[in-house]
Amino acid sequence: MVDQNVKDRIEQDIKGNDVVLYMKGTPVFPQCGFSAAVVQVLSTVGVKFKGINILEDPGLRQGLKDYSNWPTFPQLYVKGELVGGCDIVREMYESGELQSLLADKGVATGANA
Ligand SMILES: N[C@@H](CCC(=O)N[C@@H](CS)C(=O)NCC(=O)O)C(=O)O
Repeated sequence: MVDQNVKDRIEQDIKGNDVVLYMKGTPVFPQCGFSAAVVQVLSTVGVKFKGINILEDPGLRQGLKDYSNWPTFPQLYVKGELVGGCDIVREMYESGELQSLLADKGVATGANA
């Protein structure tokens, strides 16, 4: 059961921003290697994203696990949908699937971002 206020905040963020990364630390100063790896992938792809530091908010940290039924961070959302964590994002990047997903969803990358 996700607290309604937390749920509203999550939905505001993931629906109001094309790409959102819930992570430990910030994009400039990640505080976990898994989060740092996803920041690195997103930077390489050249996509703009909103990074949200769950270490600053225990309610959000737990709420996200319940909201998406996903127990760990980072969590990457594109156009309101959970894509996955570090392993999935890395695999999708290496296979080109991440780039295709972003293109299919109309999210600008590279020089167009
Ligand atoms: N295999 C995971 C690795 C991420 C992971 O294991 N994260 C842990 C440690 S940073 C986590 O978020 N644990 C729950 C928590 O800290 O609330 C992935 O692909 O994202």
